[in-house]
Amino acid sequence: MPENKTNFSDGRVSHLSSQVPVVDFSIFTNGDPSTRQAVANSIVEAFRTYGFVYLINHPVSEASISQAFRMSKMFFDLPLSAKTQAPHPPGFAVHRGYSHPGLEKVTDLTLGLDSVAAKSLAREVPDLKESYEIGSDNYLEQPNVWPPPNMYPGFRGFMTSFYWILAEFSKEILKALALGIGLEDENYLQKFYTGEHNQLRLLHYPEVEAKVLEEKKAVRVGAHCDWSAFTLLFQDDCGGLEIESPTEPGRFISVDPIENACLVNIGDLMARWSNDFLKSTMHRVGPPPLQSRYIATREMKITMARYSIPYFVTTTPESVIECLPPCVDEKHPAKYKPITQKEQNIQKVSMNYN
Ligand SMILES: O=C(O)CCC(=O)C(=O)O
Ligand SMILES: [Fe+2]
Repeated sequence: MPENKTNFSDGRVSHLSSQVPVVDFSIFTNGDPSTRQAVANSIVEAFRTYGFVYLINHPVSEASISQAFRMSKMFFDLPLSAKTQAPHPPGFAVHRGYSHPGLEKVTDLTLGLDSVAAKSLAREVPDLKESYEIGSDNYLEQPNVWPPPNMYPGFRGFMTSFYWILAEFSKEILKALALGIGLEDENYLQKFYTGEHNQLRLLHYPEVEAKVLEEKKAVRVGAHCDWSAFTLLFQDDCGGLEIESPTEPGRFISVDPIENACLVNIGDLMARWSNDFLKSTMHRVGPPPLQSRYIATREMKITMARYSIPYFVTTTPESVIECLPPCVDEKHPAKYKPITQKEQNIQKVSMNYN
């Protein structure tokens, strides 16, 4: 963490390197009811303006974050013939296992859900990434696809425990959301949540000639909104994440990585649930802004590899997502019909795969 920071009693930390508000989550975890309410308000305010907040001093230990990045790198360092022994099943019904570069294309759904043009347009510029998706072993409709144990000992055990560490942390964030939205019962949102339906994603953006990203021949991840309730994101120090500006639609602003911090963003499910009180913001991954993240050879400039770990948090599939009472009044009538999480998921996920 940079030295140059100021702490406020509502958890906010002024931070010079990022426009996205930084909130000290330990003040929520350990605070009395009025302090917890103040921190929850700060988090929700950030979600209303930016759709994103950086949480520092959260309960996920530095050791487990480092271990997750180490193990992710070791997985992606395996030869392709090994990684494809844990393949993502064809189609979009099951979203687990290894996807090689170019297989998944994240799509800007604002182009229109059923638009064939949107689907083909989105595929003209490929995503330069490979990914590995993990869920709960108890979610039988989405069976995990683990690498053979002798190929990568310890991977399954660690990733399973990391999944559940993040699932527990997410419960605390649900409490903060409930308080910040104005629900009287801080456990209200948790009634729709077991932790079994989240998704842990390991992402690797390989080194690539800088020109490819700069001339937009390919992107690391194209502009999109997440379909989750919210997403936790851990990133290495490469940089390149950009979010749509809250004041100038269509312009993207860079979000600098903060070591060990957890970036949290609202997804489409929570935006809908909150009647758009909270914002699901478009984001993408482009070229890193810092010149130190490039390697210059005699022939070309290369963008260094990037690793990130998003964790998509969602409710149980049968949860009925109906605009939450504090988010609906005369001035803000409900914009959305009730929908189950499962129905919403099917709509969204069918856009991302061929
Ligand atoms: O790699 C990142 O930092 C962002 C990834 C992302 O937005 C996603 O997987 O939904
Ligand atoms: Fe995303």
